[in-house]
Amino acid sequence: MQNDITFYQRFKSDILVGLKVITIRDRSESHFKVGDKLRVGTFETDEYFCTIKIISVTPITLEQLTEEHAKQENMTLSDLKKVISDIYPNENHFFVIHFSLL
Ligand SMILES: CC(=O)Nc1cc[nH]c(=O)n1
Repeated sequence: MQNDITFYQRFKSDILVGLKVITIRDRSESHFKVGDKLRVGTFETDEYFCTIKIISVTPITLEQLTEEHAKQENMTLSDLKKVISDIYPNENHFFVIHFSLL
């Protein structure tokens, strides 16, 4: 069966133990709806590793990211801003996708 969303392998362990409960994506991955159940795979190999349920999808800019978002990503705020800027160069409009592990 196909996966619905992928995460870099380096995030997998944090997701599986509940330390990472949000993901910040651009508009191309903002179509998920509250209650959707998504199969999750690794970006590198598309190997399935868990299923998540969408709690909320909220628009945000890079400047609006807070310490709370960083905590939900299990990172410092400066690391989070760098990670997002590295993944999405020249983009400022994002969506915070809050999820729970099923
Ligand atoms: C594959 C991929 O884009 N992964 C991302 C992007 C942003 N946040 C995140 O947690 N994972």
